[in-house]
Amino acid sequence: MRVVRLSLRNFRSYESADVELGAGLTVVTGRNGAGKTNLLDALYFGCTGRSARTTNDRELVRFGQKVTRVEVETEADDGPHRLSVGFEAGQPKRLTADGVRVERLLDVPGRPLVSVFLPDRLELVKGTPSLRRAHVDQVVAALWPARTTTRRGYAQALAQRNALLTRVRDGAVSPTSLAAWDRELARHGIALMADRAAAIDAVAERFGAIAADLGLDGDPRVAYRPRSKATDADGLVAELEERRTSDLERGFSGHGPHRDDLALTRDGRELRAYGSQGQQRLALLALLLAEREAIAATRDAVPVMLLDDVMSELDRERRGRLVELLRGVGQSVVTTTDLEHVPGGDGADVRRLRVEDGEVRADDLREQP
Ligand SMILES: Nc1ncnc2c1ncn2[C@@H]1O[C@H](COP(=O)(O)OP(=O)(O)OP(=O)(O)O)[C@@H](O)[C@H]1O
Repeated sequence: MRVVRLSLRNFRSYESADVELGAGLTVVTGRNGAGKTNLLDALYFGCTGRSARTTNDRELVRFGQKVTRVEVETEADDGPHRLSVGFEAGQPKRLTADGVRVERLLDVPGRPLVSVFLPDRLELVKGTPSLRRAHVDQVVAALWPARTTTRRGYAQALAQRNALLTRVRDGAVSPTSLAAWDRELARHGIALMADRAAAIDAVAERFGAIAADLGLDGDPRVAYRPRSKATDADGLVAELEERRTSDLERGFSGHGPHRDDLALTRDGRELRAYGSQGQQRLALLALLLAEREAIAATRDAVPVMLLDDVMSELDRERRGRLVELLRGVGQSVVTTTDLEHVPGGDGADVRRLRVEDGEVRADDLREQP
């Protein structure tokens, strides 16, 4: 499956654009502020129904307009498909797959997977554990779509147990009723921990190799850091029982996989706390590339990689390595202010697009003087 075309109307800085993507690497060039990131975000929006930059969809509508609309055409083994997202302030978002309305694009079978590297995404390395947990769960979903039910089951059991904790604390029900929910939470919790561990297991070795390849020294590693030490449901039940008094005082469950984290380290130290901005960027890039490789090895799907302005911060050698990695498999779209920053960017197998004056044009080097 590959993304063939992106069409947009009144999306951010664009009145309209109709863009054909390359089968492999697509390079988008343009000056600062030209609209390169907006183009990547439009592609992300068209594939997922969400922006990669904002949770406020109103920001996506071109100034002075009411409605934005993005369409993505894909080509799969069974033929062409079309996804569309329409948004108008105050209205429910209108999502369609092959012309049929859907609730969520994320649930559409065979929809393109996308992985995006934007400067804001450094928060994944630097920010709170909740961002990393959500990310690991997305990787689980991308690797094994059927396992999304595990996380949902855990979230429901957690909400039920928390509700019960406050009722027990208030004396409305007997503490003995908690035992059943401890078991339920533990059952889902152990399954969720197993999924997360398996996902990171599939990514970890690749991460080390790619990070080193991109020049991140100091034995870079990624590791799953579960809060619980339990190896089975009985063990997790025992841990929950130990903490029951403090849980009752607080009125919520303080222990379990909803407190897990993911550790990105160099020489055993967390990049979150000790890494330079450059090291954090390389680690994030390596993580996304490692996940992409793991997904490609597990499923018949390679996420489309969207990389915003990643080249300017790499030296020539690392740029070369990154381009090699990107050219290896699947589709990727890279933005840059300068085509010179993409080694091999002038190659015949690279699709070049230029953003200028609010428009996107195919950048055919042969036509240039
Ligand atoms: N809703 C909107 N309507 C119209 N223009 C918008 C909207 N949102 C953002 N813009 C404009 O989009 C431009 C920024 O585009 P974008 O971030 O894609 O640039 P870029 O090419 O990635 O730049 P850089 O190289 O500096 O990262 C700004 O000029 C901004 O005013």
